[in-house]
Amino acid sequence: MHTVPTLLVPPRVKIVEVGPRDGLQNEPVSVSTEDKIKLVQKLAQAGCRYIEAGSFVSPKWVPSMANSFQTMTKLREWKEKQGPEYEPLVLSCLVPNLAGLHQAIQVKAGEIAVFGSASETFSNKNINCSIDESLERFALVVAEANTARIPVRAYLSCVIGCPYQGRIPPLAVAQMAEKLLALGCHELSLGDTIGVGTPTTTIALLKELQHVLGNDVDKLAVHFHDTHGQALANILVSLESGIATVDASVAGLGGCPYAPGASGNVATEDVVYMLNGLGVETGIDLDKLVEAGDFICEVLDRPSRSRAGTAISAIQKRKAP
Ligand SMILES: CC(C)(COP(=O)([O-])OP(=O)([O-])OC[C@H]1O[C@@H](n2cnc3c(N)ncnc32)[C@H](O)[C@@H]1OP(=O)([O-])[O-])[C@@H](O)C(=O)NCCC(=O)NCCSC(=O)C[C@@](C)(O)CC(=O)[O-]
Repeated sequence: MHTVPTLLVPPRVKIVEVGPRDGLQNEPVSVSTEDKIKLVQKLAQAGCRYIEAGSFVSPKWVPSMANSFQTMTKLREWKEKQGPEYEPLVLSCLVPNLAGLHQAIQVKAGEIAVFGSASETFSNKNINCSIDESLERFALVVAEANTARIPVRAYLSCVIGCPYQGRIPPLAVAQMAEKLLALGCHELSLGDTIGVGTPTTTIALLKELQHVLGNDVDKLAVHFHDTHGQALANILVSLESGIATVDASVAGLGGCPYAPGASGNVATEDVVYMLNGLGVETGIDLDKLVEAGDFICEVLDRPSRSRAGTAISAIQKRKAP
């Protein structure tokens, strides 16, 4: 018999809650500004301190994000009225170009995220330009965001597989990651956009990234979709490889409109449940997080995709007077 291994994971993990953006961008039901605001407030009350709350993309491309300007404006006004407990709350939004950045500056976004791809075809389908053109656009966005003192996160999609091109070699991903970080992004989130990764392919990717990025590997975050039920396993091996930032979406909402077959992101409730079990600090109150998940599922009129969320919600309902 093998020796039972001791899991070596970071003592604290930063959770980036992407439900209000990645979660809602692909929903057939359009969610009102008021309900998006309520969702973000509930997530913040549960202790989430990094929340992606909108997307300044073309409303013709992603109609469900068309109310991001109002949502972000009202949320900033709400945040300013809260006490010091909410000062660390970062409300971020997705930005593909300078037109998006200018909206982010107007709403005083706490952070923006540019989003590129390791797959040429996905880049064209998602943002209508080649990888090289996207890097030229992002360079302008990052430079102007730096002048406006807005921190920039970067996403890199299709890091394991692409819905159009199939398997993406780890070296191609690492080279693109290097280019995105060289622009001045403080964090780089690795997107398994269609959820095809397994622990083996995840470890192979992270090894290549460690080799190419050196110390910059500390800037990496992981963003797994749970299409094949591998997201938690992939997160666990990522934590063991030293990753300490994990993206997740409340109730497992999500999917990219330009990635056919992609299902929801890993559910935040499931990630927090696992991290609690590992003794890893997240600052998130799981019971309150489950309430936020129940709220948005009621709005969308569909069940939660979170296993932990569904189980905890049932216990909460049994205990309710
Ligand atoms: C990038 C573009 C705009 C290029 O789209 P385009 O058609 O090439 O852009 P354009 O510059 O020719 O402009 C076309 C129209 O869009 C407008 N426009 C132009 N820019 C903006 C803007 N920022 N905000 C609002 N409007 C904008 C512009 O004003 C114009 O309006 P018109 O004159 O026709 O009325 C388009 O392709 C787009 O919006 N794509 C976004 C698609 C998207 O949001 N996909 C989902 C993101 S999720 C993801 O990528 C994966 C991730 C991050 O979750 C991680 C993972 O899981 O892998």
